[in-house]
Amino acid sequence: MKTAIIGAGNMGGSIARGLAKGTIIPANDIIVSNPTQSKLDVLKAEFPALQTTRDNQEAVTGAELIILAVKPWLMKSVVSELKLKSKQILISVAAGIPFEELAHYVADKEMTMFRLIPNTAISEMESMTLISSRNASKEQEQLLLDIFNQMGLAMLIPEEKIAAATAMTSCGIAYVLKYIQAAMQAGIEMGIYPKDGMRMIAQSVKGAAELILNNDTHPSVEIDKVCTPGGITIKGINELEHRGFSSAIINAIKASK
Ligand SMILES: NC(=O)C1=CN([C@@H]2O[C@H](COP(=O)(O)OP(=O)(O)OC[C@H]3O[C@@H](n4cnc5c(N)ncnc54)[C@H](O)[C@@H]3O)[C@@H](O)[C@H]2O)C=CC1
Ligand SMILES: O=C(O)[C@@H]1CCC=N1
Repeated sequence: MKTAIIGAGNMGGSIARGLAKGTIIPANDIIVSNPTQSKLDVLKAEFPALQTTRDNQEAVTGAELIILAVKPWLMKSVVSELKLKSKQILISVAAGIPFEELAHYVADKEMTMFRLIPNTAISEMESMTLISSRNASKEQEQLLLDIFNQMGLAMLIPEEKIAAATAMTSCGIAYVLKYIQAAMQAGIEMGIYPKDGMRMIAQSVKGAAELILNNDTHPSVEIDKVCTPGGITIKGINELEHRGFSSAIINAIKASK
């Protein structure tokens, strides 16, 4: 299934890497387009079977799936310049651009479109990927779920929920990284070398996530298991609450919506 990726930046490049590592679309069916050659050269060096071009139209001609991974403010000019066929499937990664707006940029307003919001862990095949569809069949929705479930966890959600879910997951990965950074700072003050601390905290975060994902449990249940009555963890938990930790996270996610 020929797949074009327009834009080889953080997202487009990561999606290209994830797709090339996956089994659903062979690497030689993927063509990536970007105005600067250097990003394409890096991709090509990693995955020699990938095709690359600096010409967006060359990339989309004959492609069944077209993944648009340019900045939101470039979407209008990039999409409007493409000569698209009705049967092609357009997949926009741009945060904050609704289907209604995307439809203005294409000739066939009824063409099948998806909005796709991964996070940067897609390069590690560990993305949380949100998918919304417009004029798509059940088979097309399943195809997208199958492709992106290979790169982590993919979920189909209605478009009206995508902004909130983007703030929680795609922006949210940055908040989790911020926690890792802060915990490292605490460790450094207490004499733990940053590199050691980084691995310690990253594994702890991964472990917390695995507890939730593997056991379908709830954070409260898992926190309760850690907090020995009269022990040391509850002192930290109470300090977090005194300092407004939950409130800060809630406000950060709402601010990103
Ligand atoms: N960075 C992230 O974590 C996420 C980004 N997104 C969305 O992904 C899109 C891309 O964001 P990033 O990858 O972060 O930006 P980026 O700046 O890293 O990548 C954009 C790429 O598009 C290329 N480009 C510029 N003009 C072009 C043109 N006319 N034709 C083809 N390519 C062109 C640039 O050279 C660059 O390589 C945005 O719309 C953003 O909202 C969505 C979810 C997460
Ligand atoms: O910050 C942004 O606008 C992009 C979209 C979601 C994550 N990064």
